[in-house]
Amino acid sequence: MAAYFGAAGSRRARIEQYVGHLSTTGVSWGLIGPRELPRIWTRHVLNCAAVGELFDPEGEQGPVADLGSGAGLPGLVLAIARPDVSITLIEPLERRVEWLEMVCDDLGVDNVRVVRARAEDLVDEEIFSAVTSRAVKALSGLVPWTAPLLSPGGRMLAMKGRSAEDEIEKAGKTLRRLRLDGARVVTVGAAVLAEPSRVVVATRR
Ligand SMILES: C[S@@+](CC[C@H](N)C(=O)[O-])C[C@H]1O[C@@H](n2cnc3c(N)ncnc32)[C@H](O)[C@@H]1O
Repeated sequence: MAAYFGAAGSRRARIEQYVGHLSTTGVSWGLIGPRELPRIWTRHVLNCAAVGELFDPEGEQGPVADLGSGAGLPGLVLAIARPDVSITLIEPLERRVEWLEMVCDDLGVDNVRVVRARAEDLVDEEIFSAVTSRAVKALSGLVPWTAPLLSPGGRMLAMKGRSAEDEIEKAGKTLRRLRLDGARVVTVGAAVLAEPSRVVVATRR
C-alpha cells in the first residue's frame, strides 16, 4: 500500500477513509457487494491504484477522466494516490453520483470533479489526456465512448481481465476507425499484487 499511498500522511489517511466509506455506505447504498469486503484492498483499491503506474510521474499533460466510475473505481483511488492529477469521475446514475459527491466532500479531495453524464453525451464538450475505465463495457463498445473524449496523443487506459487480448482483436476495426493506435495489454502492479492488473492501452492519433 505504501507504494501508492505513502507509509503515512494525507494520501494514506484518505485511502483508509475511502475504504471506510466503501465498506459501510458503499454496501448499504448498493455500490459494492458485501462479499467483496474481505478483498476490498487487493481486488479493488490496490488493483485500481496500480493503473497510476501508467500516469506520467511528472504529472499528466491534462485532466484525466474515469468513465463509468461507480463507487470511484478506479478514478477516485487514482485521485487519492496522485493529488497532482485532476480527475473527472463520469457517472450517469444519480444515486452513485450522490454517493461520490458525499465521499469526495468528506475526504476533502480538491483534484476531483464528479460529472453526472453518459460518456456519449460529453462528446465535443470535454477533452482529456487519458480516460480510464473498469468493468464498463466490452472494448468494441467502450472505444466509441472513450476515443472522442481524448486529445490527440491522449491514452485510453481500460482495465480488463483475461479477455483483454480477445477484446482487442474483436475491436480492431473500431479502434482503427476511431484512430486509437497501438492497442496492447500492459500489466501493472506486479511488485504489489499477487494478481497484477491488466490494462488495455491505446493512443489517440
Ligand atoms: C459495472 S459498473 C463499474 C463501476 C466501477 N468502474 C467499478 O469498476 O466498480 C459500470 C458503471 O458504468 C456506468 N455506465 C453505464 N453506462 C454508461 C455510459 N453510457 N457512460 C458512462 N458510464 C456509464 C454505470 O452507471 C456503472 O456505474
